Formats: sequence, structure tokens, C-alpha cells
Amino acid sequence: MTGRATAPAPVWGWESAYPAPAKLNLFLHLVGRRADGYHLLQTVFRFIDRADVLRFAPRTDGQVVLATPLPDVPADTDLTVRAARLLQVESGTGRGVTITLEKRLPLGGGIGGGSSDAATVLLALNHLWGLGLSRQRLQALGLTLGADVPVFVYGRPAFAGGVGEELTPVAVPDETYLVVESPVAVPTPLIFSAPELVRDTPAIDPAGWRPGQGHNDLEAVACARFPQVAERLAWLTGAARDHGGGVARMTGSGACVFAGFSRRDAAEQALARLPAGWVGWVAAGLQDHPLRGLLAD
Ligand SMILES: C[C@@](CO)(OP(=O)(O)O)[C@H](O)COP(=O)(O)OP(=O)(O)OC[C@H]1O[C@@H](n2ccc(N)nc2=O)[C@H](O)[C@@H]1O
Ligand SMILES: Nc1ncnc2c1ncn2[C@@H]1O[C@H](COP(=O)(O)OP(=O)(O)O)[C@@H](O)[C@H]1O
Repeated sequence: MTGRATAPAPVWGWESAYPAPAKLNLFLHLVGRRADGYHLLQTVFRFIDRADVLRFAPRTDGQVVLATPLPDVPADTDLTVRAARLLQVESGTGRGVTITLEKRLPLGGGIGGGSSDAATVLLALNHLWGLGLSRQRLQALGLTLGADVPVFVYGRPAFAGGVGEELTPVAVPDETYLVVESPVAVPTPLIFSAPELVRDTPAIDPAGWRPGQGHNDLEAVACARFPQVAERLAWLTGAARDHGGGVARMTGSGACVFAGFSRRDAAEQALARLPAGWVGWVAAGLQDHPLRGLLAD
């Protein structure tokens, strides 16, 4: 027989390490506002291969315990704990779990770390507790935790409308990204509530979107309020231009900025020029969420 051997599908058990990958918003337009104040947006989400890592151990006492609480986030409000408790209520299961979270993604970075952690808990515990909830049901549950959670359950690069929950598949290139963190956590509600925010960008046809198209309406506000973000965006704009990369943009409501490169070595050369004391890294764009295979549909 000829052809490439396919890698065996991973077996996900209690002993496995479950990734929660970061997302980038390749563009983000605000196209209106709902009656409850939430913003209607259009964005393209894609996952990258930089991730938090979660581990799970079964408990027979029905408790949900986070063994590794984050500084400044009370365990009861951590999105991992909230996701596990939501699944308990939804399914009526008496099972419990101890969660261990290895945090690698910056908080308030616009790369969806908390939302991705929550989605990984929904996907992993649905599987480990044998609950049999559908992807669609898990997406709906995820939306009650945050606007960014459904796309991580959906598990594919997506063009999103609504508040980020109306998802359609989209083709994205195999690219490598140089991501630069900022030494600030940008509070999402602060940016969305800014009076100067542009909220009336004309909607585009999802089928007509092409990689590189669009901008981030939240960028100007975040850069004005957080000069560290503006400084990093300006640096990345120059570094990407010098090394053959694409346009530098902010992701989500900040504080991370990113630029895409068709060649990984070019992204690494740009990273090598990062000013001393700054934090940046190179990550590959993913076509699928690594846990997508946990559900059949
Ligand atoms: C901007 C985006 C883009 O992907 O990402 P992040 O920068 O947070 O990663 C998201 O829309 C963020 O989603 P998420 O972080 O889940 O936000 P949520 O917890 O649901 O909302 C936080 C607050 O932001 C405001 N908000 C959020 C989403 C939205 N479409 N309109 C809003 O006005 C609301 O004031 C809300 O109370
Ligand atoms: N497991 C978690 N990881 C990160 N943040 C969390 C988590 N649980 C709750 N949070 C809260 O959610 C906020 C937003 O976190 P995060 O999703 O990382 O940023 P962003 O929405 O900018 O991508 C944090 O500042 C923190 O207060």
C-alpha cells in the first residue's frame, strides 16, 4: 500500500492531559447592539497551538474542586469550576471531580484562555462522566458562561455573528503567528462600554470574507486606554513588515497583539528582535480544536 500513515486517534481517559488552546480574532467588527447592551459583532476565530492544560481526577463525594486556584480568581468563580457545576445541574449526575489547571495563557489577553478552559471542562467531563450531551447542547450551555465559550466547543475555525455564538465554518490559511503579550490585563467590559467605541461598521457577507480582510474595532479604544498595547502594536507592525509578515492586529479586547507569517522561521526571526523584558511567542494556527474528536458530530 502507498500513501501516508495516519496518526492513531488519541484515546482520552482520566489520566490524559486535556488542552485548552488560545484563539485569535483575525478581525473583529462591531455591527450593532442588542437591547440588553451586548454588542453584535462579526469576527473570525481561529485556534492556535498554545494552550492551557487541564487534568481531571474522579471524586465520589459529588464535589467540584479546583486544586490549582489562580491568584485573584476565587475558585468558585473560576470558569472551570462554573463549567463543571453547570454540567452537574444540566445532567443531574452525582459525580464529582478534582480539576488541575496548568495556566499558560495570560488573563485578560484577548486570547480566550478562561473561555477555552471552560469549553475544555465541558467537552472533557461530558466524555469522562459519560453524559452524552450533544455538541449543540454544550455550545448553548457554554454561552451562559461567556460569549467566547461556544466557539471552542464548536471546534473549527469559524466566522461568528450575533455576540459570537452564530458560527459558520470558514477557510483560514496554514499560518504561523507571532503573538506579543502586554503587561496589562484589559477588562473586556471596560472596552465595550467606552463612549468613543465605533459600533456601526457595516456588516459583511461571511461567504465573501478573505484572510487579511477587516480590522478590529476594539483596537483604537484599547490602545488609547493602555499605551503598552499601542507600543507593542507599533513594534509588531514594523517587525512583521521587515520579516514578510501580515498586518499586525490586536485580538479580541486585547491585550495581546499578533501578526501572521506564511513561514515559521520568519516569525521566529521577528521574535528574536523582541525588546528586552517583553513577552512574545510563536504559535501555529490550527485547523481543528485538539478535542474536536471527543464528539462524533
Ligand atoms: C471581545 C471578545 C471577542 O472574541 O473576546 P475577549 O477579548 O474577551 O477574549 C468577546 O466577544 C468577549 O467575550 P467574553 O470574554 O466571553 O465576554 P463576556 O464574559 O460574555 O462579556 C463580558 C462583558 O463584555 C461586554 N460584551 C461582551 C461581548 C459582547 N458581544 N458585547 C458586550 O458588550 C458586556 O459588557 C459583558 O458583560
Ligand atoms: N480559568 C480561568 N482562566 C482565566 N481567567 C478566568 C478563569 N476563570 C475566570 N476567569 C476570569 O475571566 C477574566 C477573563 O479571562 P480570559 O478569558 O483569560 O481573558 P480574555 O477574555 O481577555 O481572553 C479573567 O481576568 C478572570 O478574572
